[in-house]
Amino acid sequence: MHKDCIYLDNNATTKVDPAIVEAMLPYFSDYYGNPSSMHTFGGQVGKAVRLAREQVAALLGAEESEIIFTSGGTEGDNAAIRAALLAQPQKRHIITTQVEHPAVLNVCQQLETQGYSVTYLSVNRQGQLDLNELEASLTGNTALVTIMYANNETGTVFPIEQIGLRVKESGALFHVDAVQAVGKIPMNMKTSTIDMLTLSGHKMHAPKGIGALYLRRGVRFRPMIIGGGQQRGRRAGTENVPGVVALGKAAELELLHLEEATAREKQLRDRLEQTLINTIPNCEVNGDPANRLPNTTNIGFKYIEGEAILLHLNKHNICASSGSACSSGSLEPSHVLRAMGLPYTILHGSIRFSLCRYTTEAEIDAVLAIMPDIIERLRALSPFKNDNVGWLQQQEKSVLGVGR
Ligand SMILES: Cc1ncc(COP(=O)(O)O)c(C=O)c1O
Repeated sequence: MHKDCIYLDNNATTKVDPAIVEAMLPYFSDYYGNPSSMHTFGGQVGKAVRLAREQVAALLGAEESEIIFTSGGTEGDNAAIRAALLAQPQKRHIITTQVEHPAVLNVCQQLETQGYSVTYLSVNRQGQLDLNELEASLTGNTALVTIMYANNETGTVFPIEQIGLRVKESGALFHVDAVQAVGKIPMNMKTSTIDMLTLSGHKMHAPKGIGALYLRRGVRFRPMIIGGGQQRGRRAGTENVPGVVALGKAAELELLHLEEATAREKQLRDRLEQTLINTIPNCEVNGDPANRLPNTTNIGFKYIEGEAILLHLNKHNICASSGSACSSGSLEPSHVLRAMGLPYTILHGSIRFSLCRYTTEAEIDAVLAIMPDIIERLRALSPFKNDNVGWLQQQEKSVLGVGR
């Protein structure tokens, strides 16, 4: 892909900010000491790690001692879930949702084979949870509730603090995968009900392979990775210093830009979304229009395949993504859209545009200029048109019957 592509796939990963590259570079070559070493050379590096911890803590409204550096979102989710269970061995029940990232869902599925019972809360057509279902599922045996802040595919934001109040009443621990929300929604752990929170650097203009886990002071924790006792024994292994420095700088920049960048992204996103919906027939927005990340839109274009749209966009150097389970190389419709009960015709034709602070008006104009033509051409070739509605309805019944 040419470096000048129009990149609207920022929920998948983001460009590393040049200021972040600059901040981390000296820690490969000039300051390469081990942050745990006694000598001054290592001490300078230790200082940089401490500064990064302060910067990440500031973004979350947390204390420095509550930040554990990890290798990213997947490790944060795994570590939080396992730590919560190890700390309460007598409790054997977990609550999560049907629309979590595989970094949570696959851990929960594995835990089911190890004697835990897991409740997967359902969502409605807009991707929202029913808090009564949550309340009814909480028992004295519930060790952990792990729920994402915002959905990576639709951008739907869950009412995390309302959920947290219910979780606290039950005595369970509350973990939140906030990989998509940090930097887009203001966070303040001092007034929050969250016990543990996962974030990932590469969703906020830091490099891939670095992240952090927030662990509320006083919450019992059993580390997943043990060894040299780094990070107060909570995550062993010499820190990825350039990555840690980058994450700190990224946190500083996110805090600095949060208000103005998210307002701008929302305005661009709304223009993209509204214009597409108003000019292209038979399409609709997937997700909760009222509670959504400011940078994300997921739109279902009926009667065509999302992958075909992406290939056409790709020819014009435009990057977006579809709801298929691409990581597994399959073209199965997304588990998130299926859980929302979307009809077959929308499930397969949904694509996601996700913006960032670098997205420009001109880039949105370029997408708007090309989309109606792409959709019209694909619909002209589509076998799934109005004359096939009976067949489609049958498919919808079978997909929804099996998939929910
Ligand atoms: C909601 C969510 N959780 C977890 C992850 C995993 O993060 P990482 O790629 O840093 O392991 C992602 C990444 O796509 C995500 O969107």
